[in-house]
Amino acid sequence: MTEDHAIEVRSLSKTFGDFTAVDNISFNVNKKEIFGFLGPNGAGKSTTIRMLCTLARPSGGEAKVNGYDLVREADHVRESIGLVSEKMIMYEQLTAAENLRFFGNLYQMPRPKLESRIDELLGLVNMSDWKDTQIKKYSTGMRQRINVIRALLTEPKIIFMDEPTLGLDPQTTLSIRELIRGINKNGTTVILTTHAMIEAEALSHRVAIIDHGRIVALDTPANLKKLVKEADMTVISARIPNMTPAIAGHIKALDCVTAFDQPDAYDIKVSARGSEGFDRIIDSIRHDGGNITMINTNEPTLEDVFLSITGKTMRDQAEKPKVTRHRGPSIAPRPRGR
Ligand SMILES: Nc1ncnc2c1ncn2[C@@H]1O[C@H](COP(=O)(O)OP(=O)(O)OP(=O)(O)O)[C@@H](O)[C@H]1O
Repeated sequence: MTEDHAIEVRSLSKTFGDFTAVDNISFNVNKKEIFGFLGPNGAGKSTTIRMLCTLARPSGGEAKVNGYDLVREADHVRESIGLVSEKMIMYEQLTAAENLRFFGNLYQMPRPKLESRIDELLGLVNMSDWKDTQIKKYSTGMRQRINVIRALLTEPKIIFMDEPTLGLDPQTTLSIRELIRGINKNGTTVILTTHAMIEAEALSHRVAIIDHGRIVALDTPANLKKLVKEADMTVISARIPNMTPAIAGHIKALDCVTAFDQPDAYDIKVSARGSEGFDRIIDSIRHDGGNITMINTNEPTLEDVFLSITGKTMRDQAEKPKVTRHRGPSIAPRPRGR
């Protein structure tokens, strides 16, 4: 394990019966970075986090967390990390301070240290005035702030956050993201799972895109987006008020088109390869009698990166059978066949 790495993962896998949830992944997390795991529902993000937090035993491979072997030194791993789980574990009848004391005692924190840490952390999230108020009187955002600081009680060097803003309103989401940035600025390594592209991009220094249990790309958000550009890909959005299945079908059939998404009845988003891609798509739409009321070429987003690599949108993965397809060489190593 090198000095710069907070985490080293080698060929880590997790199977449930015949099903492989995490498939032979390897990566490093640098000290003091925010490392994002981005992928659709069921991609294997939570299972990976659960293994790295010692909550699930790997089926294969190995990992070091804070220099400790995940399996042989599981107790040391546990002592050196914090976990913000999607599910908040908090006692409604207890106050914030009582909840935090309860968890601090589980870690056998000395009382004076615990009390000063509780005050410090409540101050960090601007909730000192709520210290002695029962959790049941808190808003969801306030609860999540307590949930986050609970994981910071023991001053862990690494904090894992599984979908930390899931289900929160936009304003609370922003405040939790700000909190995560602050925690990281104080020197804590943050590992974050999310299926929100914007969140991965806004927070992470590097992002691992995970699909079907495999890491299909890993780099800074800027470099990931460059992949799309360097592959001579253009991402085109268009609005066609008289959209028909034939128009869509003919665009998909163009050999320059590598991915096609139709988020609603009139709007399409197409990834095309080569300098003529844009013109050929317009020609195809016009040939089929389509009226184009808006057309843009977009700066690629992480969604486009996912689309370009897997040929699917994250939404397709999560909600419905594949409606897009991928042809031609991809911009990054293709995931191996399942
Ligand atoms: N205990 C388990 N037994 C069987 N299958 C499981 C178990 N835990 C997870 N899985 C399966 O493993 C796959 C990966 O799940 P995981 O929760 O890691 O995905 P995820 O990327 O975190 O997505 P989500 O955001 O939906 O939780 C899913 O298909 C899930 O159904």
